[in-house]
Amino acid sequence: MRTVRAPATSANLGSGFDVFGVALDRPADVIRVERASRTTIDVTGVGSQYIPEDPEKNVVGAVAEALDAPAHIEIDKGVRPSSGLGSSAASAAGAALALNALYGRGLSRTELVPVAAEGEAVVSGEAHVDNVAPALLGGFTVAREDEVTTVEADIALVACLPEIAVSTRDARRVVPSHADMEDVVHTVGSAATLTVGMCRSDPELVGRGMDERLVTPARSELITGYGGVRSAALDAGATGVTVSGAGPSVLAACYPDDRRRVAAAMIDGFEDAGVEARAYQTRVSDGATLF
Ligand SMILES: Nc1ncnc2c1ncn2[C@@H]1O[C@H](COP(=O)(O)OP(=O)(O)O)[C@@H](O)[C@H]1O
Ligand SMILES: N[C@@H](CCOP(=O)(O)O)C(=O)O
Repeated sequence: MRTVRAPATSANLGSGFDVFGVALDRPADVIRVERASRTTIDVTGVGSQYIPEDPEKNVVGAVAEALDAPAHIEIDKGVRPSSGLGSSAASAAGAALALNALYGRGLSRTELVPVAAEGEAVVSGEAHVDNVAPALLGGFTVAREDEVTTVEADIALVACLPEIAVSTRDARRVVPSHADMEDVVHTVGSAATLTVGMCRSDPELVGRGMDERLVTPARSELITGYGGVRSAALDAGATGVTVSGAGPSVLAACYPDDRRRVAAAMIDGFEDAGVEARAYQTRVSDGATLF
């Protein structure tokens, strides 16, 4: 038997749509795998009632198939599905690392990124790697078509998860297919600023670099209360606020000493819009841990 703790992740960070991602130190899924003649899956934990146990429909089934590693797979969900916190990616990355060890496949974490992305294709229709890369490699990751670059960074974050669900598949439908050059230039500037901020572990630059006008405006309309939550977080000291992944979680960057205040302000902001929410006081962190 092998066990992996696989962290939540936040993709996009505003200016890096489908490119940027960070591993978070909480919440996380715990994946246990045991050799078997065919793959079976048990799911418990947060939101498990919404997650299929059929290997054809659960992301870990596709990962077991890709590694030719049939197993009994127990998933204890800490990352709520449809949260914008890489829930499906946590399971896919955790299963890839655990099954690789169980069957002695010898793949590196970098080589496991496309394997875990096979799982992502089951739920979103596309094998995007911007969540599985940080879940496996940790830190801040920059994913391009054929390479992933990682940077260790120490940035305090708050991820505020409201009691509403937005599926990644639905949120991809509202992404505009065209953009004005002025907005593209603005986004490139933000993405570069954010990257420098991560390299320097500078919360001011990371926060400013989250600003983006291409995808976030359309996506934020799917999140009841987004505008109020964003303003409340900024008033409480956040250096930048954006939609986490495809939403509905909202991500704020801040100084460590402001994290509690920012978290409380974001919960209150959602409450003002009649939405219950919980906030994770977190930070950019390591990738999955194999026990
Ligand atoms: N192991 C898994 N963990 C979480 N969700 C899963 C898993 N396997 C399949 N799913 C499905 O994936 C969808 C959630 O994925 P996604 O929308 O990408 O959420 P998130 O935004 O949190 O990553 C749900 O429909 C869920 O049923
Ligand atoms: N780049 C993807 C990221 C989806 O992240 P998730 O945590 O919401 O699954 C997108 O923005 O669609």
